[in-house]
Amino acid sequence: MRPSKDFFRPLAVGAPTPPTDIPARPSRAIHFFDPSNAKMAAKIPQMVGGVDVLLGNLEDAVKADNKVAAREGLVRIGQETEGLGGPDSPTQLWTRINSLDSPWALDDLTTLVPAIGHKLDVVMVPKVQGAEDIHYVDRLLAQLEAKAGLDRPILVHAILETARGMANVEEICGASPRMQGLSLGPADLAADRRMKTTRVGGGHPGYLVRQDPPRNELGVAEIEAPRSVFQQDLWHYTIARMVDACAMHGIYPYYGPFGDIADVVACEDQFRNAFLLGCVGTWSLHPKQIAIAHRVFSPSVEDVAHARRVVAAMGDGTGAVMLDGKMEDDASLKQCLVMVELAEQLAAIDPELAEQYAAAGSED
Ligand SMILES: CC(C)(COP(=O)(O)OP(=O)(O)OC[C@H]1O[C@@H](n2cnc3c(N)ncnc32)[C@H](O)[C@@H]1OP(=O)(O)O)[C@@H](O)C(=O)NCCC(=O)NCCSC(=O)C[C@H](O)C(=O)O
Ligand SMILES: [Mg+2]
Repeated sequence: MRPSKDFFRPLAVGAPTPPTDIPARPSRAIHFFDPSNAKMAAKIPQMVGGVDVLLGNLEDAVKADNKVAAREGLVRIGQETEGLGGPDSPTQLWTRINSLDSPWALDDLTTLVPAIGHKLDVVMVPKVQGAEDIHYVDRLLAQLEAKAGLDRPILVHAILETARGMANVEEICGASPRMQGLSLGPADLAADRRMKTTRVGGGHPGYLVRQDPPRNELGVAEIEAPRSVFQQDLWHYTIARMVDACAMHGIYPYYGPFGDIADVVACEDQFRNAFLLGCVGTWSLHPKQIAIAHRVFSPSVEDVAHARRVVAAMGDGTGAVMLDGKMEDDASLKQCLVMVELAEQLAAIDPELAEQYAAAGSED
């Protein structure tokens, strides 16, 4: 549907003009921390430059008694941490506010925007049900930005964690030019859908497909015989829907939390599934998940080298060529350009990757 002529106009007099395109800033890991937790807060300054996004979490996982301390802690961190947040920082500053029906959400926004709005890149809104939730936040942000004299609009990110939110995913993505992206909230979504998993993200051994039974000489199925089982991804449908809705609106899809902090192997698998399906990043709940996310959401040196070879071989980008026994054409060139463009964006902020990708190019 064509947006109205007012879609890109500020929603309050004096508010900055909303963006027509959402910039592709690297956000492989959105690292959650509780600003009311002194130990975590103390680690934040040294994490700047080492993670794509630092997110001060005010919602679930922050105790009700600590909500005000978390909000004030985030203001302090935003004001005092050198190099954190803003358009030129290597580490963006995001927050997850409390849900819109909670007693805290309004104060979250009215406190944060005047105090650290110039550093705040993205506001993550939990439990978004439909476009109406985004419209509310959109107008309020515009009013607060105007009052604070901000010259850059704060972007909005929605978490999909209700069945209604999922059913409305396309309208949520298109509800405002501020919409930056979507994340999956697998724990809340599982509860809302009455799914029977108690895990925070990841797979489930009961969600499987079993190999057909062998048949005996009479052609009778031996259902008790040992058979392979293949565990399936509980989140495949949801992530794929999110990816399509985001791609359609030019915004970015993310996986969400992986709660089994100790199982770094399964965490990497879940992140990689999301990367392969089109997500650009994920959440990190513990410092050890940052390196996993950065690794998984950066294309491999081999993939970048291959993509560059296809781009070079395709010349003007039309027709078909053979490379290593495989057909490449206009469509596979587009796939390769996705890889090359992502590598360039990441190389611009990560000198180590820049070196690896440069070496990958020079071997050919
Ligand atoms: C998961 C944790 C509770 C684990 O904490 P802890 O037991 O303290 O871990 P460690 O002892 O291994 O920690 C080692 C040191 O690292 C610091 N630490 C831990 N986590 C972080 C962090 N996220 N950022 C910065 N620093 C961190 C510890 O303080 C230790 O420090 P020191 O003692 O000085 O060495 C904890 O990691 C945690 O609370 N993580 C964040 C959890 C969170 O944000 N949850 C909300 C997002 S998921 C969600 O909401 C569900 C979703 O919405 C859905 O619906 O699906
Ligand atoms: Mg949640």
